[in-house]
Parts: sequence; structure tokens; C-alpha cells
Amino acid sequence: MENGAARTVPAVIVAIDGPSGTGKSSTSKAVAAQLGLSYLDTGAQYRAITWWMVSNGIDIGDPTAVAAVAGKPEIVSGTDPSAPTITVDGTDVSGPIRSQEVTSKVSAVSAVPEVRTRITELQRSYAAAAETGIVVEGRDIGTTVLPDADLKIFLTASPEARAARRSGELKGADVQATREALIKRDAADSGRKASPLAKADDAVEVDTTDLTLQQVIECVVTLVEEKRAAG
Ligand SMILES: Nc1ncnc2c1ncn2[C@@H]1O[C@H](COP(=O)(O)OP(=O)(O)OP(=O)(O)O)[C@@H](O)[C@H]1O
Ligand SMILES: Nc1ccn([C@H]2C[C@H](O)[C@@H](COP(=O)(O)O)O2)c(=O)n1
Repeated sequence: MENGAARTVPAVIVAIDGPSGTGKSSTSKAVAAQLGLSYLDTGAQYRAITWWMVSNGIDIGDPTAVAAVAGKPEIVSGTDPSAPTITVDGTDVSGPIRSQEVTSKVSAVSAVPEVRTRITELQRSYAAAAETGIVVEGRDIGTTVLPDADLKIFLTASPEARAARRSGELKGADVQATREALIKRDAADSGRKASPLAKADDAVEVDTTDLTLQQVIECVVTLVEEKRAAG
């Protein structure tokens, strides 16, 4: 490179999928921060639309009712990995979307095809707008949302490890009950017809059961750097 001309690094798109509690959010945020990329939590978007449905008295058990209003709420995600945000119609919902009620209803809402079409379009617009690149985490990013992502990772971990991690977060929560709730949500997310939770054929699978979070982050950062170098 001559006369100190700036080196331009092409934007990189990283898809991180996997079941609940495998470390997608923690890993994605840290990798994005370390590499100067944007970060998108797509689970938060499905939680946000679920929160809006609950708040507006929509019958979650009626897919036709959910489909009819899927286009109404305006969902905005802040993609700074050090301070991700989520609003619905201008209201900060980052707290309420983590409630037990939303967690228990999000799988039903996210199984409705009209909801998925709406949220998938939104996710693609964030990926297209990310100047340096983006880490997008979810369930169907590598298979459906961004099938041309530069790198696809599929995180796994045993149900026991995932339940222990979640119980550690929810102080005093019963590990056995947490494990059952995780397994139930995974089954619903994997079993739905519209864009189920699945590993893309070209995804790299990382079993995090016996890895520390730091080891998982290092592993993914290395994979991104290798991709860029090969690029
Ligand atoms: N490798 C790891 N070892 C130990 N704890 C971990 C590891 N990865 C993540 N954790 C912890 O497990 C918990 C769940 O992680 P995280 O929220 O990142 O998972 P997730 O896959 O995004 O879950 P969900 O899909 O339900 O949002 C967090 O408390 C996190 O700090
Ligand atoms: N790409 C995605 C992301 C999330 N979902 C649904 C299914 C999950 O149970 C729920 C909440 O996700 P979490 O916050 O636990 O990561 O959202 C989906 O269908 N597709």
C-alpha cells in the first residue's frame, strides 16, 4: 500500500444460530465489539412483536388474528454491540420482552408465517445497512434470512449445561424446570413449518458444553479472521 492509503476491509456478514442458552447473544455481542461490527439480536425482535400482541390483547392462540396485525408495530433495533436497544412504536421494551409471559408465548407468535415475513425483511434491511459488517444471531439466519452470509456458525450445548447457565442468570430458578422449559421451546422452534430452527448445511458447528464463553468468543473471532484472510 502506497503513501499511507487507507486499507478498506470488505463488510463481513456473520450468522450465528442455535437453540436457547447456547451462548448466541453473549458470543455475538463480544465478537461484534471485538471486530468493530454491528450486532443484531433477532430473538429480541420476535419477543418485541410478541410483547406488542400481548399488550394489545391479541389472541396468541389464533394464528389468523396474529397474522392480521403482524404489520402494525414498528420495531427498531439499535445495533451497537456495547449497548443494543429495542423499541416498539418508540417505547423501550428491552425489559418487558424478557418477561416470563413473553418467553412462554414467543414461539407461537414466531411460528406465524406473516410474522416471519415481516421480521425477516426487517432483518435483511439491517444487514444491508451495516457498513463494516454485522453479526446476526437467531434460529434461521444461516438457512433463511441471510443464506449468503460469509460465515455461518451453529452453536450447541447439552440441555444440562444450558439449563445451568440460564438458572445462574435467573437467581434461584429450579434447574430441572428451566431445562424442561428450554427443551419445550426448542421443540416448538425446531418443529414449526415456517423457517424452523436448523443448522445450515454450510454452517460450522461449535459445541460449547465444555467451553468457557471466552473460548467460544476466541473460536468465532478466529473463524471470522480466517474467512476475511481467505476472502
Ligand atoms: N460457554 C459458556 N460457558 C458458560 N456460560 C455461558 C457460555 N456461553 C454463554 N454463557 C452464559 O449462558 C447464559 C445464556 O447465554 P446467551 O444469552 O448468550 O444464550 P443464547 O443462546 O443467546 O440464549 P437465548 O437464545 O435463549 O437468548 C448467559 O448467562 C451467558 O453468560
Ligand atoms: N431468528 C429467530 C430468532 C428467534 N426466534 C424466536 C424463537 C425463540 O424461542 C424466540 C426468542 O428468541 P431468544 O430471545 O430466546 O433468542 O424467538 C425465531 O423464531 N427466529
